Amino acid sequence: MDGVLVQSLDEIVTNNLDQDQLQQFNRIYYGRTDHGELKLKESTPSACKKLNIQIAAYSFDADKEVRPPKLIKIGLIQHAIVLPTNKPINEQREAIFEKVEKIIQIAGSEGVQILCLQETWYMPFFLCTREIKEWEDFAELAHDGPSFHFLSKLATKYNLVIVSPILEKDEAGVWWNTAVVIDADGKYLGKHRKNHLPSVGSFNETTYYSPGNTGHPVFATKFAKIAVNICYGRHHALNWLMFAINGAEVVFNPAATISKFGESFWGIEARSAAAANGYFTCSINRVGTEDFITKGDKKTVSRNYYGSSYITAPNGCRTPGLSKSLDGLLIAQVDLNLNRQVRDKTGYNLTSRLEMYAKELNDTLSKN
Ligand SMILES: NC(=O)NCCC(=O)O
Repeated sequence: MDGVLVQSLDEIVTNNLDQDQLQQFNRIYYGRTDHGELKLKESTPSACKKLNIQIAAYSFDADKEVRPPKLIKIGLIQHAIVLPTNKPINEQREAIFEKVEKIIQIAGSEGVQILCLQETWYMPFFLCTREIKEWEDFAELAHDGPSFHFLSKLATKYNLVIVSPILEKDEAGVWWNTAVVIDADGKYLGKHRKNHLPSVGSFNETTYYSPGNTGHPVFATKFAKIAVNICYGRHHALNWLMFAINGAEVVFNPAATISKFGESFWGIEARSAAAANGYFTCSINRVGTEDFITKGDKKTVSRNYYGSSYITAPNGCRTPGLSKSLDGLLIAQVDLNLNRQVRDKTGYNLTSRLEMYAKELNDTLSKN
């Protein structure tokens, strides 16, 4: 296992501080003064317990203003794979579908309106094996693959926008790491292909696909304008910036990341992106251990993911993270008016001096 701590920092803090200390901790560390826990339906905790899923729900309020509140409910799902990675691909995918459907059902019954799943959510993150052939049945068309059809039905049933990060295989047979956006009527709204690909340590994604060619799209869904910054893209400040420039109100960061790669800054990057860009960010990481035996040299490759999914508001306030090891559903009711209120207060937009950076970037690039 990569992580030494099995409990999350939040669990440790909550279990060891008294009420007063915890309040101070939340105020100073998370900036949590004006929002709290969101009430769930009476049946939800027991439904989650039955499925061994952690559930947590919070609200981020904005100041009262002339405009009515723009309340939306966001949901994030983190989950482990279900079957061993040497089982037939169809069976692996179906087992994950079955589990995730039950969690989506709970999200739907809680009135979640925009839901995001983790990076390549319906498969083990096999990219560490460097093998391709063995796994190709996990690759699918963005608007006509098994995961699209599965989620489209659920989107319609629950009036739910779903962000579905997949392994895409386009019509020409080329692979991409893609997030598909399905609107609340179940229709395909568009896709974003991962811009920045890791080629470091055991993350060898350039073996499989090219950097994305879709730029920084923002999707006007039924409930909000959203964008997706896929995993490794969170290390790139300009990636976050472009989604803000293009008008995103909420940016999702579906990930598959391990402790060795920077658990210490998992809680910082998306949080500071929210504060710097004046939008909500939503970070989702998978959980559990995934073991692979490579077909060629029969090497064992093992990965452990630390979960810790969380949501940050544009003023930098964030929720506690979900567990490091359990499947979980994190819900936040957010008032999108907070984006504009924070931007008005900070003046970051007015003082951004983008033209200065555009010129300096152009000058630098033209010299290389
Ligand atoms: N999936 C992915 O991009 N992982 C790279 C490691 C990281 O950036 O956390």
